[in-house]
Amino acid sequence: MNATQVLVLNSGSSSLKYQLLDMPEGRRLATGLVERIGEEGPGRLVHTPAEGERRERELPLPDHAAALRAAGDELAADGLGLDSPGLAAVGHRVVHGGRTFTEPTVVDERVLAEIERLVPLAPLHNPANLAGIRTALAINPDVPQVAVFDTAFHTTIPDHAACYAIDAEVAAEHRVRRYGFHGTSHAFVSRRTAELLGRRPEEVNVITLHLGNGASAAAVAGGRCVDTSMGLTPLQGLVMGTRSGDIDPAVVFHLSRVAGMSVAEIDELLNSHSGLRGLCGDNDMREVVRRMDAGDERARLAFDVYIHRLRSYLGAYFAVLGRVDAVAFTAGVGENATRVRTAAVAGLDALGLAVDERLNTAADRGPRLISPEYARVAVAVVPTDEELEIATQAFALVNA
Ligand SMILES: Nc1ncnc2c1ncn2[C@@H]1O[C@H](COP(=O)(O)OP(=O)(O)O)[C@@H](O)[C@H]1O
Ligand SMILES: CC(=O)OP(=O)(O)O
Ligand SMILES: [Mg+2]
Repeated sequence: MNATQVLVLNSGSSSLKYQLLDMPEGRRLATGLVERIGEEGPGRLVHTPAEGERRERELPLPDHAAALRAAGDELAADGLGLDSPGLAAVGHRVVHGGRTFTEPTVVDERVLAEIERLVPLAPLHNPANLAGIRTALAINPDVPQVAVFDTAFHTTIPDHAACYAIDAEVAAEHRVRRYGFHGTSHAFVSRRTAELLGRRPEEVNVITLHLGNGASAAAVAGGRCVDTSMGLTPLQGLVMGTRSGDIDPAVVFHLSRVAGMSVAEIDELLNSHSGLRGLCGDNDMREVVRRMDAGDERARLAFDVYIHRLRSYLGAYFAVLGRVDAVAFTAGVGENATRVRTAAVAGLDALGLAVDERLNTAADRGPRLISPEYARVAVAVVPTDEELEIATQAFALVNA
């Protein structure tokens, strides 16, 4: 039988999302989420097969290897194990590929070493991605492991947008520059947005707003990324669930000198206790909006700071692109938070932006326009699907 299945692994700092897809149709055979990896107390696994009951259990999860083995067991129970002859490839989301990896890549020793070398640039993400690859290889060394890099789509960003204005030698020696992340999503969504407009990707300029727990914006000109809001690490740019996004770098010196905080403590502050959570205590946009509507001032401020930053990037990318055909909202917040979309473009008629509230609040799920007929710039909601995109790229590579 022809191997047509691709298992996609998306390892986060404390979670593992996985999907088994049958290609090239992209039909989902099973999806799962393993949470609370390496944290105190038991971890949790939820496995949903395409046919049959969803299964949920608690289990010890000391590390990512344990999480992947547990996921493998669930798949095996459905006859879909990592050693199944139907498996054509395992596709891995790898967050940091530096400037080395511009395309999906079959993993070998050299690739593993390079991902390892990039660990200092993505300390939360790359070790988890490596653990996923190594464990999958240990379970089945014969199936190709394909790494799909968050940074790959951003390697087209020109130097004038990617270079920080710091000492050039220091920057070069330590590889300090803007890399950008969520590239698989920005690529997928910008292409789908062109489709929605009935045009080819080469013909359109799109601003994609990936607003999930992590959040980033990208300026995409004719299918090529020319700027993005994340930088050396996924900390820069927009206000996120728990990350600060842009701050004056002197905040770090100030906290070190005046508050006596260590680098590790400031790192933790900016990555985990900032953003919406830092401003109001909640990192979930649903909760922020609910509290704001109930008159909570801290939640109101958190929402307003989030929106102000988003609008600043939106305006900046109009200047970067010169001509904008569409703005696309995606990921958990972008796809669901109607209030965020309304506030993001409110009063921007001069830029050709407007939202039709009837379309904005309609219960549709698929890619759709939410701007009124007359608007010069299309505003769209385009659900992202990083797993499908990774499976598509991995399947194409192993069949090439
Ligand atoms: N109906 C909703 N309204 C507002 N925000 C939502 C809604 N549903 C999900 N979200 C937001 O989406 C976020 C998760 O987005 P997601 O893209 O899944 O993030 P990640 O991949 O980074 O985990 C949640 O933190 C939540 O704030
Ligand atoms: C790179 C990044 O921020 O990823 P996530 O949004 O999954 O945390
Ligand atoms: Mg995500």
